[in-house]
Amino acid sequence: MIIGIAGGSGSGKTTFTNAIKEMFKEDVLIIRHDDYYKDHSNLSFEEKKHINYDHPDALETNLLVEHVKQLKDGQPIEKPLYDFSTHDRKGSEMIFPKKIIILEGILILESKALRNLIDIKVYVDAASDERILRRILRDTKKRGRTLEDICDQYLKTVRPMHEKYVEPTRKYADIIINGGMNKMALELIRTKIESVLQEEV
Ligand SMILES: Nc1ncnc2c1ncn2[C@@H]1O[C@H](COP(=O)(O)OP(=O)(O)O)[C@@H](O)[C@H]1O
Ligand SMILES: O=c1ccn([C@@H]2O[C@H](COP(=O)(O)O)[C@@H](O)[C@H]2O)c(=O)[nH]1
Repeated sequence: MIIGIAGGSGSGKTTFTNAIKEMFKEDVLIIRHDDYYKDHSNLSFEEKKHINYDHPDALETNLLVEHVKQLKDGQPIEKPLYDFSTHDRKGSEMIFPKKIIILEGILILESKALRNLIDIKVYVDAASDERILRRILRDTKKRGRTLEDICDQYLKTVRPMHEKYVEPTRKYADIIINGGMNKMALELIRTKIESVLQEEV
């Protein structure tokens, strides 16, 4: 079963995904769309800072679609790895299929080809002021960004692309949840995953 978890930057997608992983541990495979950002290692850091990372073209979604198909067919994939602090691809890792696969990312419901492979589509909703405040705290601590860069990027690309490409995908969601620390939503997903895992036994 493939679960897609979308929502704006800072909405709580990773928090929600990690909570599912914590429950099911090795039974669940997480694939983050972020790992499929295109490589820009030929550019300087200053040039890379100005790329629009919130446009669908910034991601190699075709490769993700192929990888999801392979995993569904029971085949392993060579998944790219991405380093946010340098905006670069950092090698790859071998990933083996699992019965429950979670795809997570701001634009995970944007591509029709990808949507067609997803069984449960979740959109994590959160107010834009909460999202930017969380992003500031996270990106200064974990992604090596300055406050000035975060504000500049938010106004130039993150907010307009959210309005144009991310927010409209909520219409495709089966479930829209209020934030990533949503215990009731977690319970619903837990029940569904448990039933799928039991089918196998
Ligand atoms: N409901 C919440 N209340 C407080 N902090 C939260 C909440 N949800 C997420 N966070 C924090 O906000 C930051 C962004 O959340 P994250 O799950 O990484 O969002 P996303 O993956 O959607 O960008 C993280 O540091 C996380 O710990
Ligand atoms: O090199 C990069 C790649 C992406 N970003 C930003 O990341 C977010 C998506 O990640 P979330 O965990 O959902 O916040 C996206 O809004 C991009 O702007 C980046 O800054 N640099």
